[in-house]
Amino acid sequence: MRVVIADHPLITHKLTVLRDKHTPPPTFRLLVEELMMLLGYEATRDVRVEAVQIETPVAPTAGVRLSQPAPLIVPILRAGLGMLDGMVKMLPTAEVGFLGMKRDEQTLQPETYAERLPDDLSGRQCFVLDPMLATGGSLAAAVEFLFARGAEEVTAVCILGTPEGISALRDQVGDRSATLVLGALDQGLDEHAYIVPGLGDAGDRLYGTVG
Ligand SMILES: O=P(O)(O)OC[C@H]1O[C@H](OP(=O)(O)OP(=O)(O)O)[C@H](O)[C@@H]1O
Ligand SMILES: O=c1cc[nH]c(=O)[nH]1
Ligand SMILES: [Mg+2]
Repeated sequence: MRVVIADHPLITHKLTVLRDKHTPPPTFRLLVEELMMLLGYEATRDVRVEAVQIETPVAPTAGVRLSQPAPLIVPILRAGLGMLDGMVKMLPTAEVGFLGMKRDEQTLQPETYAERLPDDLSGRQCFVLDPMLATGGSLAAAVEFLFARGAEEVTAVCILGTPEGISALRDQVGDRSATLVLGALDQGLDEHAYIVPGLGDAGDRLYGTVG
C-alpha cells in the first residue's frame, strides 16, 4: 500500500484551525471541505484519463478527459460526509456510494449500519473518504467491502491518521492496489483510542453529539 502524507503549508495551516477546540462547527465544516479539495489533488494523481482531440479558438490540440467507468466516491458516514462536496467538486462526473459505519467505543470494532453501493465494482477506481484513521478498523472494513465487490484500485483519503491505523490498513490490503492519502500523521492513540493530538470526534464536531 502506497502512503502519501501531504506536506504543504496551506494544509498545515488549515489543519491547525481544524484541530483547535474553539473552532465552531460552521468553520469546521468549511475547513473539512477545503482540506478535502487540497488532498483531492494528491489523491487523484493516478485517476484514469483518455486522450481527446479538441479545438481551441486558435488551433486543434490534444487533451484528456476522465475515463469510463467513472470513479466511485464512497464517504463513510457520518464524518466522511463532510468531505463529499469537496471531492465531488474535484471529480464532478464521479458516482457516489455510501457506507455507514460506527465504531463501538467499548470493543473498538466497526459496525456497518448502512450500505448503498453498486453490486459490481469490477474495474472501478474507488475513493473512500473518512477524516479519521484511528485504530484503522473502520477503514480496513470499508476497503475490504470494496475489494470484495471487485474494486480494482482503492484510494483512501483521511485528514488525520496514526501509525497504528496505517499498519492495520496495510495488513488488510495485503498485495492489492491501494493508496492512503493523509493530511497529517499524528503521534498515536490515547487510552480511548482517540487520535493524539487529533481533533476530537470528527462526526460530533461536524454534526453535533447524538449520543
Ligand atoms: O480507525 P477507527 O478506530 O475505526 O476509528 C475511526 C472511525 O471513527 C469515526 O467514526 P465514528 O465511529 O465516530 O462514527 P461517526 O462518523 O458517526 O461519528 C471516524 O470517522 C472513523 O470512521
Ligand atoms: O480521534 C478520533 C478517533 C476516532 N474517531 C474520531 O472521530 N476521532
Ligand atoms: Mg464519531
